[in-house]
Amino acid sequence: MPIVRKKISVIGAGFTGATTAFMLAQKELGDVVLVDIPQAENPTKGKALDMLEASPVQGFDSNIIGTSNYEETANSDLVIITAGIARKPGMSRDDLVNTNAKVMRAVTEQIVKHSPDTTIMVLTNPVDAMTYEVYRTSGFPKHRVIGQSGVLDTARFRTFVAQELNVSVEDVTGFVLGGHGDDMVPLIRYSYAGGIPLQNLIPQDRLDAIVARTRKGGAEIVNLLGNGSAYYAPAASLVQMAEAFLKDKKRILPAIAYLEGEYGYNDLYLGVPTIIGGSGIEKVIELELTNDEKEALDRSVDSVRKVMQVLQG
Ligand SMILES: NC(=O)C1=CN([C@@H]2O[C@H](COP(=O)(O)OP(=O)(O)OC[C@H]3O[C@@H](n4cnc5c(N)ncnc54)[C@H](O)[C@@H]3O)[C@@H](O)[C@H]2O)C=CC1
Ligand SMILES: O=C([O-])CC(=O)C(=O)O
Repeated sequence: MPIVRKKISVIGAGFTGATTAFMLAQKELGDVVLVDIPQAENPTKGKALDMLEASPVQGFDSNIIGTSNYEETANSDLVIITAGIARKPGMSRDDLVNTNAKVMRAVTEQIVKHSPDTTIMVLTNPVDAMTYEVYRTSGFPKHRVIGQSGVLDTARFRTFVAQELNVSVEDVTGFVLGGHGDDMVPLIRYSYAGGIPLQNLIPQDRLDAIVARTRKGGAEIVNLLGNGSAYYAPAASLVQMAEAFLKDKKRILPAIAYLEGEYGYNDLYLGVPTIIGGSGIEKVIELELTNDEKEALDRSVDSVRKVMQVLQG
């Protein structure tokens, strides 16, 4: 059988979309189609061409094109949605809900029309509610619509822990449950450095400070950038999830998954530990939680449901 390259479409060619496209190509995960609105067609083509012209130097053979025409995305193996608006200092992610829900509906209709068998990963905020919106609009089975939050939130947590201990980030594992907001639930009990529980290595007050900084990790970058939100770490997080799917790696990664009874919640997209492989979300891993942890998760779920009510009401 001839080897066929994977085709990955990235919708939204802004900061996160363009960075994701470049990282996907650098890792040769497939050929990339970068899509934005017709008014941004030339800059989108320009970004794609600029990335392609880096390929001889960087040594990758992925093709990258820019377009506003969804016909170019036909039969994508994976579609990543980063389209919409980002927050500015003083805004919460939830302030984006109405504008971005309209964008989700518009782009999802086009994606489904041209790639009815694809899998969709969603980055656009507020991401738990936006992933639900894409699921509802697409009519796809739940395992083929996945949201990104936990890889990024965990990456921030791992960065801060590694700085605190002055050890390699590679040796630190973390665990963040819940919605992608200030109520997210970093689970210290399931977090380690070199296999050693963090509670044995870091005093509780320092751990509390790391958890607090992780919860506000997005806002910390928003306030520093001044005119947008984070994009390098979010793109890297999407690419890790994309790789797990495209290579059927069956990685255990936190992801926003559709829940039907898991953790006691129904009809909800929420950040939970999952197995991501060639079918998309292949399993939601359920953990025993302490009463305090479950209460924290309930609070996070309340916040996600409030945003969803804005859309449904
Ligand atoms: N879930 C997460 O962990 C993260 C989520 N985000 C979210 O990702 C989204 C994108 O962020 P950035 O790339 O920084 O924003 P950006 O403003 O740089 O790029 C967004 C792009 O979407 C395009 N767009 C708008 N409507 C469109 C449509 N109907 N079809 C195609 N393209 C359309 C815009 O023209 C723009 O180029 C934001 O909502 C942001 O909050 C960002 C970082 C992390
Ligand atoms: O904070 C934002 O608006 C973007 C985002 O979700 C993050 O960086 O975690």
